[in-house]
Amino acid sequence: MYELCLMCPEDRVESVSEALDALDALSVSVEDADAQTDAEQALFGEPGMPPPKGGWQRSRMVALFPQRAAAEEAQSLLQLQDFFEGCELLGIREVAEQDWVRLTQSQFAPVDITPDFWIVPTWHELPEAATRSIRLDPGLAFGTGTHPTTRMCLRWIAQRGAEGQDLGRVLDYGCGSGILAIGAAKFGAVDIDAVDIDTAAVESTEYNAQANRVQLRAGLPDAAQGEYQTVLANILATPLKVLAPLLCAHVASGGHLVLAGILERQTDELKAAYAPYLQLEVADSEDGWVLMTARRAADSAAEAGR
Ligand SMILES: C[S@@+](CC[C@H](N)C(=O)[O-])C[C@H]1O[C@@H](n2cnc3c(N)ncnc32)[C@H](O)[C@@H]1O
Repeated sequence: MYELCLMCPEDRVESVSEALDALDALSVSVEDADAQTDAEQALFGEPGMPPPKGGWQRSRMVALFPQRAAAEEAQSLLQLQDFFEGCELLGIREVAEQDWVRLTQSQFAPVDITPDFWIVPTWHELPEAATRSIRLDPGLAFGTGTHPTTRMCLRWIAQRGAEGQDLGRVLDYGCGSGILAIGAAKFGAVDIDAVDIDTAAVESTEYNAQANRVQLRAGLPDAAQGEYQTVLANILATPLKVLAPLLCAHVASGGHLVLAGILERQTDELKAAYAPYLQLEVADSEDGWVLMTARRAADSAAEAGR
């Protein structure tokens, strides 16, 4: 395999990327050329919305080709194009043959959520300390347990479990890999709905639930019906604000709402969006992300009937 490396200004990334695709590149990756420096730019895209920008101010692009001749041809053809003005060729280099499966696997180690609750890829032995675990491999859907937002939700679930609190009926809204729904099942929940707008996530949740031998219903968002004692939603701030009335309507009397995918600087806007329905508070934080939770006041009539 051979890598053709380029540097492109932001407004050229899309055209160059499309051209590389048309020139039969096996893959094209785009990274911030200023990553790990003071000039690094964070680009956060919200699901269902166009990305905030097509690329970084200075984007480093790498296209993979099966043969050197193909990489050289792409290099020559690109230089002749009008849209290549302002771009720079960094060269072609051979990529050493590797055991890619092993390399990918080596990047996913077991993750501890609490000292005894772990997320463990299937190719790893269970750590001795893991008295409770989720077996999960990286796949198409988000949620391997390495992201702070997922970890905080799982910690919240584990803490309720450790306190002997019943999670009751659970809704995992934006389930991705199903990791939160499966986590809830591992802490005793038996009536669980896991929904997502992405059908690949729904399939992934079903697969992972089976692999972990837990029962849940996975489906598209319409499958969420009625009230739940625990509503978990790890999405992102903008969709969470849009979803405020819908998510709050699903929270039962005395039930909990747990939201993640929110940056520290977004807490006030989230509080304001949810204020007509529930009072959100910051319950946890990690790496600039916060977990926000709210509890619906218990309706005494509903409680007595339970
Ligand atoms: C950050 S991932 C979270 C996955 C997993 N729950 C976790 O905690 O790791 C967000 C998921 O929400 C889904 N999503 C985004 N917008 C949504 C919406 N409006 N309704 C339902 N799901 C949505 C995405 O498809 C994605 O799978």
